[in-house]
Amino acid sequence: MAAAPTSLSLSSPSRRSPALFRVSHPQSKPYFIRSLAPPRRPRFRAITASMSVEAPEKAFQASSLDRKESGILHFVKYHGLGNDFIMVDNRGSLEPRVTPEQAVRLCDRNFGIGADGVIFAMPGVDGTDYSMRIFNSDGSEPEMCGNGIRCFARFIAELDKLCGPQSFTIHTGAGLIVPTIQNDGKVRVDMGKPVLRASDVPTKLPGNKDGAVVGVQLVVDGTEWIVTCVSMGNPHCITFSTTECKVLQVDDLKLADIGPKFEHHEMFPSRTNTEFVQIFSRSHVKMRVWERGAGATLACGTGACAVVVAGVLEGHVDRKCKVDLPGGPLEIEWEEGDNHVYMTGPAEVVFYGSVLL
Ligand SMILES: N[C@@H](CCC[C@H](N)C(=O)O)C(=O)O
Repeated sequence: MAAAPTSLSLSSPSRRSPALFRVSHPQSKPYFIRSLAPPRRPRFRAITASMSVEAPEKAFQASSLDRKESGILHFVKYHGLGNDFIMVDNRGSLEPRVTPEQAVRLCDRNFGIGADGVIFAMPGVDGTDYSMRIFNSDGSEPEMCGNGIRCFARFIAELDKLCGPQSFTIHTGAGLIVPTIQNDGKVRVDMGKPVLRASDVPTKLPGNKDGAVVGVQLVVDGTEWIVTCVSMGNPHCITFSTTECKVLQVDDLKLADIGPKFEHHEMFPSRTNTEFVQIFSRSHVKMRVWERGAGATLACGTGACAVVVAGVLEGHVDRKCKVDLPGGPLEIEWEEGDNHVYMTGPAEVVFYGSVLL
């Protein structure tokens, strides 16, 4: 069903307290959103959800908010090609403000805000500008998130009121990651070096090429898949073909059936993300992803990077390649000189909000 147009009715917020608005959605309880932006710069142009925004009701007094303030989480929902995240300003502490159990509830698409994960913007460590942590929608904590780090860069720029091109050093579970906001608003990310040694991915599949698992057979659900395993900080299993089918037709896959069987396969001791890839040319592929801890998502940044690395190792694609995902394309480049993978793509605000934890 097409989204109903967002209607805005905003009163002038006072200078002392941030703007607070009641959000009604036909299928959920009302909740309140507030602008994190300066009062004179409303950010609601970016609201795309099917909901209406009304001026605060008289019945809702600031004092009632204050009493509950300790249990309120302010957030900004972002997405990168439809891979969506609840972004939390956690710059005051290295302890996440949300528990994994709360993250599961917040990510629920029926009973919560709805997202693929919750991302925390934290103080930097070891000389970095910031640290990023993330909980998947099942409450597990991955090492890295490619779409998430593009959202992270835009979120930080918003919090710090930075305009124009910006670069940040971010400490993640996958080490140092450097996103750069470009003039066009897209974010180019230095995703670092891919990890290929089987035991480091990790996978129990035996390495067949300098310790890496490249184009080996893996039986899943009775089919012999040809897989390559790559870690971009988090584990990925990439498949372009089966022994029966040389070029996958990814639209035909029953992702919800086959995805979990890869994710929980005994060959992946830390579970795995899985990318199913259809090759169009040496510089253009299309993928669908089943994410560890989040299921089928519209995009996966680390996955797209892993796909290009795997495609180069298997000899299917060049080092610079466009990857189409259900939510849109990402530009990926695996540079020969520094062995780093670079990812370029968008990151957008969806809405601002507050919830009771
Ligand atoms: N969507 C992300 C990856 C998020 C983490 C993943 N689910 C995992 O558990 O490794 C991306 O854009 O990279």
